[in-house]
Amino acid sequence: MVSQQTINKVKEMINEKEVFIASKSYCPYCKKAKSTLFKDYKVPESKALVLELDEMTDGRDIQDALYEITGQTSVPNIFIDGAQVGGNDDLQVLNKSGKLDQMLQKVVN
Ligand SMILES: N[C@@H](CCC(=O)N[C@@H](CS)C(=O)NCC(=O)O)C(=O)O
Repeated sequence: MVSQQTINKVKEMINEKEVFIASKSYCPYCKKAKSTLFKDYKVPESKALVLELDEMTDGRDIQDALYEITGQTSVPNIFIDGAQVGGNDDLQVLNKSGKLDQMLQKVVN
């Protein structure tokens, strides 16, 4: 069971920058999501916090906290302006509909 302290820490990290991504370095869905945000939309790296959970000693705790916060177990777990977008599937739906462009306007300009 993940501690309330960890949940609070993860909530703070989610709100730290405009974009938050809980990722795993080997995950193809994470790679696609990062490519969409950083290559296609050119989100500045300074405006994003990306955690590669598989490379962090407390990665498991962070993933458990994200489950408590969002109900989502998988990575990527993506947030824009503190609001959960979901996984890569959800990101690509927003991308195709043009909504992602709107959501990222103030982040990239
Ligand atoms: N439909 C999801 C698929 C994500 C997914 O399957 N991610 C894998 C890693 S590649 C995962 O989270 N596996 C469980 C885990 O790593 O704990 C998406 O588009 O984001």
